[in-house]
Amino acid sequence: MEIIFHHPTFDTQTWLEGMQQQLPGANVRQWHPGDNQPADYALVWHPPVEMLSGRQTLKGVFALGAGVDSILSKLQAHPDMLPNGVPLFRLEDTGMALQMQEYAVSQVLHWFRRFDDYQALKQQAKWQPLEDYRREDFTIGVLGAGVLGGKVAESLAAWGFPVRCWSRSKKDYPGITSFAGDEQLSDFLSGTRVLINLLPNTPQTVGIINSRLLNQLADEAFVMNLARGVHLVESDLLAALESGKVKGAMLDVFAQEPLPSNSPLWKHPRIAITPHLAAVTRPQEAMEYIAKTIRQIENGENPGGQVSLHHGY
Ligand SMILES: NC(=O)C1=CN([C@@H]2O[C@H](COP(=O)(O)OP(=O)(O)OC[C@H]3O[C@@H](n4cnc5c(N)ncnc54)[C@H](OP(=O)(O)O)[C@@H]3O)[C@@H](O)[C@H]2O)C=CC1
Ligand SMILES: O=C(O)C(=O)CO
Repeated sequence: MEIIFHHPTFDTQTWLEGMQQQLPGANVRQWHPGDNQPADYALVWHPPVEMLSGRQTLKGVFALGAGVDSILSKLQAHPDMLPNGVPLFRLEDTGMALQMQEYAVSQVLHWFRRFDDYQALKQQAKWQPLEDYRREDFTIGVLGAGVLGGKVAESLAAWGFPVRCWSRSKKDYPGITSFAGDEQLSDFLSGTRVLINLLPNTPQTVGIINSRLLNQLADEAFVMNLARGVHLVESDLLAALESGKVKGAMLDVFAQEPLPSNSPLWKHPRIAITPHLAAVTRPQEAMEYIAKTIRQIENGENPGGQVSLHHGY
């Protein structure tokens, strides 16, 4: 079995050796321009078009992350990049759900215990106990209830918050109210105090967090964007912070990354920023997952994690 690998930033040696250990019979190599030797599987992130195009013998392409928007947008520009019928897989969880849970729970508790207000009071050397927030006024709404959104919702429900989620199809997660489809988006938003975004980037979800959506949230809402920068209309968020409709935001992802140094988001006192690291690919878990999927394909089984090119995620 021949496996080719390309990632612009990951440590290639770790992956070549790690995959070799996972699949001892395989020959795993780094792909270089001009290499058109046979390959059964490709492990990629931001792949050059020529790495994949024309490879009719591929049995699977693995995106080395959860989101496949960058691959799919390249595919739109170069439809022959993924030969017809070759399945595209992505990482499902592989250690990312726990990271997302850590990120979301810590920030929700930060807002719930009003640490943002106490930080502002500290700047003024003010000793001033504030009224507690009540859990019943702190409904959390998770946009996107898939592998990561579902786990984030579960972890927040375990802290006793009212939690709801929104997805394309209805969910049956214990203790979480599920809303599905565009027709239920307004009901989902109404009363949501903390909005957490874990949607994929698709034509239907670009710009979804805009003024119209923000105005439907509860007053003094909080917004956490953990998915993709293009989901959020940054100027609409700034306007909602200005008007007081939104009290605070935590952003991990941005329309332009790295976030330009002159972006007004950097200086805003009620916006917290992290540099796209809410959940990163954990090599060991990812390699185990990919190897398991390859074994399933080789055994003629139908593995999970296949991207729907039709739905775009
Ligand atoms: N900041 C970071 O470090 C990271 C960010 N991410 C981002 O998180 C995203 C989510 O990952 P993951 O949970 O694995 O993805 P999934 O595909 O498992 O979940 C996506 C969810 O979004 C829902 N959804 C998709 N389109 C729509 C729509 N038009 N209307 C309503 N709901 C919709 C899906 O609904 P249904 O269940 O019905 O299909 C599903 O519940 C990734 O695409 C990526 O962009 C991922 C990893 C790290
Ligand atoms: O896996 C993804 O989609 C990511 O955004 C990783 O940072």
